[in-house]
Parts: sequence; structure tokens; C-alpha cells
Amino acid sequence: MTQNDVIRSAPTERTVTIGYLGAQGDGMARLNDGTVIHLPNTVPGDTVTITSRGGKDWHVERIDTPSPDRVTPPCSLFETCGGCALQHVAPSALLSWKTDRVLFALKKAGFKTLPEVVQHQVPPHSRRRADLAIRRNGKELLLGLHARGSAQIVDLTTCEIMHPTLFAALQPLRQVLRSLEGLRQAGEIQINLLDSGLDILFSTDGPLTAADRIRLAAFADSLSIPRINWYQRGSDTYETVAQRGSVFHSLAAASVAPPPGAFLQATQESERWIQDAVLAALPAKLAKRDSIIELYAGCGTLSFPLSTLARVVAYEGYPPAATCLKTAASGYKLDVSLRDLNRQPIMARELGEAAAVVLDPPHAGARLQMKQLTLGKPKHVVYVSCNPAALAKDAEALHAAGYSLTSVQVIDQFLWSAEVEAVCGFTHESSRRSRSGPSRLGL
Ligand SMILES: C[S@@+](CC[C@H](N)C(=O)[O-])C[C@H]1O[C@@H](n2cnc3c(N)ncnc32)[C@H](O)[C@@H]1O
Repeated sequence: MTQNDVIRSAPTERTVTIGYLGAQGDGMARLNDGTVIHLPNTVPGDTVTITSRGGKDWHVERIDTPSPDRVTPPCSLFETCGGCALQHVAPSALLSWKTDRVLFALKKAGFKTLPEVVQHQVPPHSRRRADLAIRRNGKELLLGLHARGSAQIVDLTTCEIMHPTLFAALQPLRQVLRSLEGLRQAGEIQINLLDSGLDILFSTDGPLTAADRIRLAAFADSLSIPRINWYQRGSDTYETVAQRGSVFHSLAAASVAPPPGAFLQATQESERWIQDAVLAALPAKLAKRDSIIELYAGCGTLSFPLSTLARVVAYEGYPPAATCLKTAASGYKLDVSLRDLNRQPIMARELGEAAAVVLDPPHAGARLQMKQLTLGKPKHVVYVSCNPAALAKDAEALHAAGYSLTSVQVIDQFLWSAEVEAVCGFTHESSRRSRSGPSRLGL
């Protein structure tokens, strides 16, 4: 027996109770010496026996007393597939945890008095967007997500979050992808479920042959898929390889033609909750000459509902999304500009002259834009957040500029993940517009 064998045979054992979930959804426990450790797949309230062979590397040996919030994960791929990290936690407990994360971010930003929070949670089988990896594996074709913490692909043979229409397309997709000569080893695929049907954008690691294109056209016909776009890995342009009908999608009362791989909110239900929460955060009536500035507008999820309140000046940085929104804007009180807000933020003067500014920034937040916003001080700001850490920083700027927090809605649209969406309304009582009134508009 070697010395290593002796060490291996004598792990340290402890019993701990999980106190809370960390930002990534791991259970967190505190040891007697004050050390905080991460224990994946545990739930606050679980009492567990853990072992370690040294350092902070603790593993759950067994669950001694399960938390009342522990549930049986509904998916047989749970713990293998990297898609859902938290199926072992009751959805109601997840919603409370996500709400706490948003409220913690707002408190960290300086807001001590918090309004009553409205909460929403999407049901299973409602996700209408999928972003999957493609791998050849001998004669098999894997279509799925990365395994947890690994480059391996887990074939999505079942899924509890995906919309049934989207999931039903996976098996025929495997078949057609397997037949493609242009797919040597690997590719990626994004599927959006639009009102017009499935919209597919995929890549391969080789060029498509003429036979591949014929197969894809036949596949689009057989599943009534209006459009399939493709790009070869490494290329920054895609091309349409099958077009069987028009592509359209409703955003509130408007119909848009989203570009391939377009950003949409994760589910139809959550899209409506976000739209309603944004409108609810603004005064029901704005003066005739008022305008709303919308930043990070995408294809117009918020632009069209906002245009029922006042003229909207919308900015978006991704050219195909800006074109989509511009094309659909005629007939609405909506002006659209393509603009990279990281390079060219909207300046304080323009922002200060709007009755309200609505922003829905990407994951990193809107730091540069916040600086101008807090100088311009529009009376109403509605911030749609998909990242509590960025919300904490951006809301801190609003707090420092004298804004009060007037509404918070939490939307759990990525069920069983650590992601959370929030719509927060802020008001500045002594903003330039409230001192001088709407007559200064356009100066
Ligand atoms: C979270 S999405 C919101 C889109 C839209 N509000 C919606 O709900 O569908 C963020 C949007 O910001 C855009 N974006 C990202 N970086 C940007 C930048 N630097 N300047 C302008 N827009 C940007 C993305 O293209 C995307 O449309």
C-alpha cells in the first residue's frame, strides 16, 4: 500500500446544512471554520454528509435530510445535460431565489425601500428558441447541449423546457444533418419558433454540396419550414439555402420579419409579461408632444407596445435587427436608427428631453450609456435586466443620480436555470423635464 492509498482511504467527513443558492445555482454551506463551500445539486435546507480529501474540494456523499424544496427532477437527462442546472429545486423556491437575487442587486445599488414585487414564471415546454451543438459521432448525429462542464455533447432525446413544436423537429433534423456532406464533424444550430413556423440558422465545418442543398430544400418542404439559412464555420455571412414561404412574427400588434437567429424573448408568455411590465412602469398618459427613447430595441418587442403611449425613437446596434424593425415601423409612431451604443452612446441632452427612456441592454449591461442617462436625467427610466450583477452596477448610477425605484417585476423565463429577467421602473422627481415641462421638448 502506498502513501497515496492511505490518504485516499481516509477522507474527512462532515455534516452540513445548505444555507442558500449561489449565483450559479450551487448550494452553499458554511463549515465550522467559516469557510463557504459550493455543493452542486443541493437545495437550501438539505442536510448532507460531505467528504473531502483536502482543501475546499468537498463532495456530497449522501443527503441525510432533504429540504422541503427538493423535488425529483422531471427530465431523465438532468445532471448529464448542461441545459438545466436546477431541476432538483421546486419551481416556487426557484422563483423566490431569483426574486431575492434581483432585490439584492437593487439593495446593493443603494435602494433601501423596495416596492412590492410582481413575479412571473413560465411553464415547462414553452421555450421557443434553441441554440444547439451538432456533432458527428461515428454513424450517429448528436444534436443537443454540452454536458455539464465538458465539451461532450448530450443528444437531446428528451427536453422539459422546449416547446413541443420545436422539440418535434429535432429527430428529422438529425436525419437531414447526418446526410449532409458539408457536415464533417461539427456545427451549430439556432432555431426560432416564429408565427410563420420554425426558422433555422445553422453552420457546418465544410462547404455544402449541391446534393446537400437539394436535401435541405426537401427537408424544408416536408416540415413546412419557411426558411433555412446556413454559414460555413468561420464565415461572418450566412446564406439562404431554403425559402419555402414568408417569415413573419407578431410583436404586440405589429408584424415583423425577424432575421435568421434573431433575438426574441425566450417564451411567448414572458414576452407579454415583459411588455406589460414596461408599460406598467410608465405613466398611462403622456403628453402629445412627449417622446420615449428606447435603447437596445432588437426587432421591436418593446418598441411597438411603447408606440401606443408616445412617439418612440428606437436605437439598435445589430444591423439585421435594426433593418427588421425599420421595415415594420411604417404606420407606427416609431423612428428607428442603427447605432452601436457602446461606441456612440445617446448623449445626455437628447435623453433628458425624452419623457422616458426604456433600455434592455445585453448581459454586460449599459455602463457607458448609463453615464449619459444620469447626466440627462429623464423623468422616467425603465430598465429591463437579464443579469442581476449588471443591474446592480447600472442601478447604482441611477440611485446616485437621485432616482427612486418605483416598480419591480421579476420574470423567470429560463426555467430551471440561474438566469433571471427583471423590469425595473425608476423616477426622478426633479428631472429637467419635470422642472420645465414638456414645452422644452425639441430645444
Ligand atoms: C436583450 S436584447 C433586447 C432586444 C429587445 N428589447 C427585445 O426585447 O427583443 C439586447 C439587444 O441589444 C442589442 N445590442 C447589443 N449590443 C449593442 C450595442 N453595443 N449597441 C446597440 N445595440 C446593442 C442586441 O443586438 C439586442 O437586440
